[in-house]
Amino acid sequence: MFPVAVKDDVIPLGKPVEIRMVIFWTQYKSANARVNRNKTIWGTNAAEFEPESWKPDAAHSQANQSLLIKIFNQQWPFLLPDERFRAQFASLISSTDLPGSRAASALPFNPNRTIKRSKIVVLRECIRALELRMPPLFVIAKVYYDQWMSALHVLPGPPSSSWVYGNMKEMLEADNFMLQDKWVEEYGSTISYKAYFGLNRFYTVDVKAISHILKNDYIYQKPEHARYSLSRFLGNGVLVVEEDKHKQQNPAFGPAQIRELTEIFVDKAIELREVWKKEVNSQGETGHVEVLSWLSKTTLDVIGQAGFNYRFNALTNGKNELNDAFKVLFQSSTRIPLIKALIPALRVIPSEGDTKAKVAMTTMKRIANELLRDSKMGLMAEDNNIKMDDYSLKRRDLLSLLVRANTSKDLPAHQRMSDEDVMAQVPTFLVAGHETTSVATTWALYALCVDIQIQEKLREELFAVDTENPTMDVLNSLPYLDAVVRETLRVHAPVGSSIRVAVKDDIIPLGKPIRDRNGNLLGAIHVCKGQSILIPILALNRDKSIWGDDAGEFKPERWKSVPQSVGTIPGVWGNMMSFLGGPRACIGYRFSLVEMKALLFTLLRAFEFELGVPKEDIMKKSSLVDRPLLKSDVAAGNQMPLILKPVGCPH
Ligand code: HEM
Repeated sequence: MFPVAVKDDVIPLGKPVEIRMVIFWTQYKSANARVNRNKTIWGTNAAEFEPESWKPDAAHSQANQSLLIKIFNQQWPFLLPDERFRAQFASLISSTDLPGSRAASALPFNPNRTIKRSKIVVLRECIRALELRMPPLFVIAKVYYDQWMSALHVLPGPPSSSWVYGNMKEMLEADNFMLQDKWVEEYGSTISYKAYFGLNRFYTVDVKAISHILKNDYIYQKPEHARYSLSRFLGNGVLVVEEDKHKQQNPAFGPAQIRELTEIFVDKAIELREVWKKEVNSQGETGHVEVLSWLSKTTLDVIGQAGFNYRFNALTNGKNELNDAFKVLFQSSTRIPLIKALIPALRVIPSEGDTKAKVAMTTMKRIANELLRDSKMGLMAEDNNIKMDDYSLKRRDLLSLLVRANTSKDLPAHQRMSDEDVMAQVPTFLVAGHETTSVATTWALYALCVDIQIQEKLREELFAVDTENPTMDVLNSLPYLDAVVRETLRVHAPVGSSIRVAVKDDIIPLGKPIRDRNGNLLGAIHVCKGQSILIPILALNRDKSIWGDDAGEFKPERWKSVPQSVGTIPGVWGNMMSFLGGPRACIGYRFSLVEMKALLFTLLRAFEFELGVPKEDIMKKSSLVDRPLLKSDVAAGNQMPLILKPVGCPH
């Protein structure tokens, strides 16, 4: 057996020729033998074992040396007097890693690069010189050099429409991720497009590649600028921490815990039903209701109570200290200028609203502290069978589960979270578990309005249940409700995409090999440290090659028998990407599935729903979560106007 390096590495050996022999021998025998023996890359003797061919090409070195001297004398004369640079320069000239060696051409697996090798070496040395003389310029130059050298540079993809925005502007303006779908149709399953300032971004709907990225969460992490924006108010919550800290925090909310919370979901759904009944009654036989904002209030109340035993009372009076603080912090974090998020050095400059945010943060911390204290006291009272007025209920909220798990005697001290980290889960649950579920339920109602037959079929199933307070098991036993929820989360996934950045060089394997711009067949993509990657959620959920030609349509019936190919999608739930997959998948998916079912169960049994505006007027806009907007009134903000008509449930 011969070892294969799965990451770039440096093998420290004494004699250079031995190194080359080792490298060649391992590559020669490796699983990638087809690439390693490709005659276009390695020459006609590719299949022969010839360590000698790894020697530097003297003619090339000579040409390179004179080119370097010329460039530095003419364009960079100020660099040569530097003692350290002279040493580097001398070592470069005598280096064995010069054009002509097999190693230089082999790394990017791109034969056409070899033509430009002299220029590349010169460029690389210019950058190295910058590192010595002008460190900030070096950082920028290095980023662009890495981009230019990266395999992504030659991947197919759309042309950039602006140097500053790349393809980002058109992506943000496009409706519902349609642009990415179009790119995949035009350029193939694995492409590269331009993000801000001409930087490449990797995009693939290749399930093998996505699975590799999601599994390797220590290599593919959330971008620093996104974590910075979120951590301003989430602190060290599970959403923003990485590596071992994340492992330490990751709580598992299993079916047993969610079963206990179902009562809260149903109670809140009934409360919303009553609010809507009043609103409709005040208008006549039918009533116009903007359902998105009401569902958002409902899910806020739910996450408050089920998440950390806190009453927001958003459905009844709307004013609440924690909610106000949270809104200020959320706004201040989403309004951080991009340039400040991208360049850490600029973060010391105060931003508009910083003072307000500081006050809000103090409020948030105080309330989180009180909630944690209450939770600890409640658990203590429960353990000692003490009945106290405030703590007479069994603690079943997510925060208390976390506190209980964290204080368990079986947990070694070094694995325990600090109080501060536990408190950070309060805003984390708010961010992650509030709007996601309300938006998903809104899209479910929309889909049921677009196809009235589906709505009627679902209502028929729900009418057959003889209680208005179903348990989790009753809700989960309703097959058509389950199919409608699945189909909603597939077609209208609230989070349409996510982003990761490689923190190390890596090789991403492809299930479907692709041809790069130079016509080479690639079975894997070499990504460099710092490379950002867009994770497609919606695109994989409605990929025609996986789901069939009707992938874009809302058809709950498809869940009776889905194609076998959907089993390849690396999602944590339902063979779809809506809750992502791998170690960084959503921890609240069971929570939101039952919450959505409780809401649809209660609301469909009470009302018939109809769109309040023509279907064509409704569009989707992404800002973390994909919310509905009216094309005719974008300025009015997110909304979903529906017409509600009360119906009588037989039970
Ligand atoms: C329909 C509802 C929901 C959807 C579609 C959804 C979707 C997602 C997605 C796509 C991610 C991964 C984000 C990324 O890495 O970029 C995520 C993470 C997360 N979700 Fe959810 N979520 C939902 C509901 C909830 C609920 C109700 C909770 C809490 C009670 C929750 C808690 C979390 C947390 C804590 C994370 C971070 C996990 C980590 O980074 O390890 N989510 N969710």
